[in-house]
Amino acid sequence: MQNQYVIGVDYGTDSVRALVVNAHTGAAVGTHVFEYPRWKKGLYCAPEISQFRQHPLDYLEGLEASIKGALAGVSEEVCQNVKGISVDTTGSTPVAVDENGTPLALLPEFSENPHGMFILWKDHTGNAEAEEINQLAHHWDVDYTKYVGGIYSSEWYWAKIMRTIRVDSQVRARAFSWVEHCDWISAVLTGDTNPLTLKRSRCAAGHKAMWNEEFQGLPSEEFLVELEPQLAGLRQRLFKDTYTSDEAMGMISAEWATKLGIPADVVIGVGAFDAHMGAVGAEIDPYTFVRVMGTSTCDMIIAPNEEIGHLLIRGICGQVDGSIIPGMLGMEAGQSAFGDLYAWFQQVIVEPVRALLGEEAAAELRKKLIPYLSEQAAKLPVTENDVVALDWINGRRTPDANHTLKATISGMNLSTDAVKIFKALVEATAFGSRAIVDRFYQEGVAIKKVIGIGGVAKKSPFVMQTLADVLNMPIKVASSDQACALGAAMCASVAAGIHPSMEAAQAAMGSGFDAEYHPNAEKVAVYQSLYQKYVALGSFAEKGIF
Ligand SMILES: Nc1ncnc2c1ncn2[C@@H]1O[C@H](COP(=O)(O)OP(=O)(O)O)[C@@H](O)[C@H]1O
Ligand SMILES: O=C(CO)[C@@H](O)[C@@H](O)COP(=O)(O)O
Repeated sequence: MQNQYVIGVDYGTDSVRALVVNAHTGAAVGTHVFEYPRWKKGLYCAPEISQFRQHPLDYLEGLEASIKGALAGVSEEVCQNVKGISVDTTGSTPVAVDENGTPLALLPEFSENPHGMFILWKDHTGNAEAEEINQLAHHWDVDYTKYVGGIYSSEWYWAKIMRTIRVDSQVRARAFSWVEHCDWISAVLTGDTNPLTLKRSRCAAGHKAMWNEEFQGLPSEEFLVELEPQLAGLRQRLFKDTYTSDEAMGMISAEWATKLGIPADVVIGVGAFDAHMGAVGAEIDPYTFVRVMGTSTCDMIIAPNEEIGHLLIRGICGQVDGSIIPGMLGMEAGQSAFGDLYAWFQQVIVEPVRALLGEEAAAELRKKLIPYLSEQAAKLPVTENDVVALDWINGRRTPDANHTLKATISGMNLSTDAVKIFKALVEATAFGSRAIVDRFYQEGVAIKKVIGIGGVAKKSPFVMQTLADVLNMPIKVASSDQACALGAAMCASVAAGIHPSMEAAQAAMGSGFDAEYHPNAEKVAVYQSLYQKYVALGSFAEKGIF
């Protein structure tokens, strides 16, 4: 049975990719990437207030185009032997839906209303609501934040729901339920989006919606109503049970099977977040720290429940039984901006060029700028007097979520140029990573090895070397360019019954590693002291000086 195939669909921040994989060897036989057209134009977003919305049509068009594109170059035999599809998405990226599970922005009256669209993970319009959740949870009988690091974040489900129903009474009146992106797309493929019965992801629910078996599900109705009276009644239209990604959500609908040209008995797996499926794709095993390094970072660790389950790890993005590998405690941390900090600096430089010299010059500069700055920055010595920056350009996700914090660049003089600033920004992202690693250690979670995946891990030896030097740890990079999609394909193979467990799927389908960065002893020592400056600068900034 060597001719069974599975498809992993990975929805990132800017684009969705589909990967067709041989379920026995892990060989990728087809792939296609689709960029969200409305998002690319900046529609429905307002970065100045941290509002980032995505239209469901971007996702639906992307679902069809990415899978069809990935199947376009493969034989009919491959198409006829597709057995399963699993989907990962960013998160927490929820949307208000009607009784049928249709996102409100797909209804004519809400088609241009950002509040009826998906609220992207990096939308921080719910900062005040997150703070209210924290205040109440910390004084309630049971602290519902205890399994999400003790601090609820504005990137998550409840803060986004509260904010939306407060600012838009029409959406509030029409919203029957709220569904995460990974749950909705998986349900769409089955043709049954009923919000009362669709299988909700354990990963999304546990890390972002304060779902836990100990609470018999979501936070209680009393808690939610105390938080916001307009939440009354919503809880019973959400969910009680959750499912891990080795399980099937259902069978593909006849409509989607025909549209994609694949068999009618393809199994659709339960969805999860990109980073979590990415960790599966990167062959995560206990105490390996998998970093998904792109626009943001998501840092994933698993450990046996019996070894770590008794700890309550402070300041991370949650500890959830089975969120990555069933039977293991999945832990998540991360940085809200990683590559986004470099992208911001690129934009600072490119935008005046575009305004003064036109699109063509700007496009050329955009292509060459980060590689050039990286090459030059790698040649600079590292000294204790270097510029030091904070990486909190989109707030701080971990340790201790606080999305009101801002970035800073300090210690400049007249010799400070773009290369030196870029070097400081890269170091700031590495220092932010070090703070996360330190927190895991402080909380009693060991890290035995580090694996990088994602765009930055693949594209930037400079960033990866800096990270190895700052962490003083070797870092391996997974071979697959699409580890998240590969992880989704592994999940699909288990949901479809081809492999008995995630571990078996990883062993059969893993892509291995193609680069390893080792710490440079000389730089390690200087970075120890620059890191102390980063910590001092951070505590200064946290006092609200900036
Ligand atoms: N050569 C490079 N060096 C460092 N960062 C880069 C480079 N090229 C792109 N990036 C960063 O990669 C990020 C995108 O990462 P990617 O993994 O492709 O996307 P996503 O996070 O949306 O899945 C951007 O923030 C960009 O700044
Ligand atoms: O926060 C999570 C998962 O919990 C991610 O979906 C989010 O950081 C998006 O990641 P990328 O866009 O892939 O960098």
